[in-house]
Order: sequence, then C-alpha cells, then structure tokens
Amino acid sequence: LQEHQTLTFGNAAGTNHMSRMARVASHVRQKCAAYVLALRPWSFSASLTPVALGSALAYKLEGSVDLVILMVCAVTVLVVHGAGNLVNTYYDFSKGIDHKKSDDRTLVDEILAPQDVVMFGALLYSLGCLCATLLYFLSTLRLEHLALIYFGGLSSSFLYTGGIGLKYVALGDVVILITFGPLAVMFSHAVQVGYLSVLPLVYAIPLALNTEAILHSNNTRDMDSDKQAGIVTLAILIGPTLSYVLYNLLLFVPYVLFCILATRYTISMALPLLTLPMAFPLEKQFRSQCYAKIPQKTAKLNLLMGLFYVFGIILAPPGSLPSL
Ligand SMILES: CC(C)=CCC/C(C)=C/CC/C(C)=C/CC/C(C)=C/COP(=O)(O)OP(=O)(O)O
Ligand SMILES: Cc1cc(O)c2ccccc2c1O
Repeated sequence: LQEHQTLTFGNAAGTNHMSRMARVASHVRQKCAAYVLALRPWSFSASLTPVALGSALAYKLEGSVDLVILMVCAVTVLVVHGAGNLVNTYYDFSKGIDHKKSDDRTLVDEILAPQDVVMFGALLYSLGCLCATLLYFLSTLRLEHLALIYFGGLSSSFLYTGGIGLKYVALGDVVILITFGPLAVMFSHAVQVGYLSVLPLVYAIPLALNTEAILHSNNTRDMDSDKQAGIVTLAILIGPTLSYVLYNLLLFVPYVLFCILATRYTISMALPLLTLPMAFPLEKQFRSQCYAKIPQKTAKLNLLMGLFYVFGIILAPPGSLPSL
C-alpha cells in the first residue's frame, strides 16, 4: 500500500509540476506575443522598403551589396522604428489621446503596463545603438556621417511623440516623410557604399509619399478623437475634403512618377504600376469615409509597391537609370 501511495503521490506531484510548467510557458508565450503586438509589426514595411531601396541603389552603383551590412542595417532601422512606435504608445496613453476605441490597445486594455513599454523601448534603443556601432566596424562610412544619420533617425523616432511631441503640433507628417524616406534610404545606401550621396534622396520620393499616405489615413481616421484630445494634425488643419484630396495625391503621384521613369528611362520602372489595382479600392474606401483598417491596407500596398520598385531598379539595364 505504501508503495502504491508513493507512486500515486509521485504521479500527482509530477502532474502538478507539469501543469505549472505549462502555465508558466503559456504566460511567457502570451507576454512575448504582447510585446511583439505592441511594436505594431504591420507598419514595419514602412522601414524595410527604404532599406531595400537604398541597398538596391548601392547595388546598381557599386555592382555589389554586402548582405551582412544589409541585415544589420535592416535590424537597426527596424529597431529604431519599433522603439518610436512604443514611445508613441506610451505618450499617447499618458496624454489621454488613446482611448477605448483607439487602434493602439496595448496600454488601454492593460495588455502591458506602461513600465513594460518604457523598458522595452529603452532596450530597443540600446539594441539600435549596438547595431549602429556594429555598422561602423562593418562599413567604410565615416563615423561622423554614420552618427549624424543614425542619431537623426533616433531623435526623430523619439521626438515624434516624446519631448516636444512633433505629432501634436501638426509636424508628424513632415517627420514621417523625411525619416521613412530620404533619411532611411540614404542611411542604407551610405553604409553600403561608404559615402553620402544625394541620389538616394531623389529615389526616395515616390516611396516616401506612399508611406506618408499610411500616416495621413491614420490621422484622418483619428481626426475627431484627436480634436477632442486637443492636439493638431495636418488632417485636422485641412479638414475632411482636402484630406481626401491629399490622400489621393499621396497615393497616385508615385504612379505618375513611375510612368515618367518607365517611359523616359527603362520599362522595368513600370513594375510598381502592378500595384495600381490595390490603390483604387483604397481611394474608394477613403471616399466613403469608412476608415477601418485603411492604414494597415495602405501599409500592405506600401510593401508591394516598395518591393516592385526595388526589383525595377535591380532589373534596369546598366546605365539606363537617371544618374546611374
Ligand atoms: C535612419 C535610421 C537609423 C532610422 C530611421 C528609423 C525610422 C524610420 C524612425 C522613425 C520612427 C518614427 C517617427 C516612428 C513613429 C511611428 C508612427 C508614425 C506612429 C504612428 O503614430 P500615430 O499617428 O499616433 O498612430 P496611431 O494612432 O496608430 O497610434
Ligand atoms: C504605428 C504606425 C502607424 C502609422 O500610421 C505609420 C505611418 C507611417 C509610418 C509608420 C507608421 C507606424 O509605425
């Protein structure tokens, strides 16, 4: 009997231990998922496409790309973007801008505590600095140039909602246009080739406009709640009708630029036009003022347009692209 009891208790203790382990594992899994979701990964196309574009331009210019530099650069930009999203989550919540109906639910629904978001943001900024240091050793780019672009990106990502809070004084659109466009493309190009050039700034324009369309659709959707919270965005300043006109410009001007590039330089620049069928339903949805998931859908378009743009550049015959 004693032996039987020992076996039974032994089994029960084992089962108990197992179920505790399973509970801990499930808790860790949930917490990890919460951290990943807090980064708002749907928006990552906005920072990955400029990195790919900068490297594609470097490939056309120098004939090769360093894949290690490309990977480290992508992680650097992604991490700084993610940290910017966390700063945005923290300040929008502490200023009472995010509410029960907001898109960003991390703090409103108490999925994470504000302190978790702060710690995670600090961790990402530290990781970003580590990656930038690694880039210094991998690339031939001068330290002062690398530091200038990297800390430009880092401070923009913080100041968008932290500190002065550029987003709250209608400067968010300018920040996004510059950081996700010329700055990120130039960074990725410069670490590959080892010098600064104006060329990536020009090539960044169509992609930057499309990325700004993501933010502008976001701000148009949030117009009423942002007004109530007492902040000013470009969408609030220009009103719904002009916001619709602006969204169309941001969405379709890149296609006009691709048409010009395709007809004047090389047909491979027509590749991004393949995403036009995705743009028309977005215009229609915006017009009907049904803004649900428009930023996410515009981000999906941004990813595809960016990839086709990059392929178009890679496939262009040597010497066929402007100034290349
Ligand atoms: C060149 C280097 C090294 C880095 C550049 C890295 C980048 C792209 C940094 C930009 C980070 C940045 C400005 C992030 C802000 C992200 C953003 C637009 C958040 C959206 O804010 P809201 O308008 O509040 O949207 P929600 O309403 O969805 O919260
Ligand atoms: C969360 C979030 C939301 C956005 O609307 C963005 C727009 C452009 C670039 C990045 C964005 C972003 O990270």
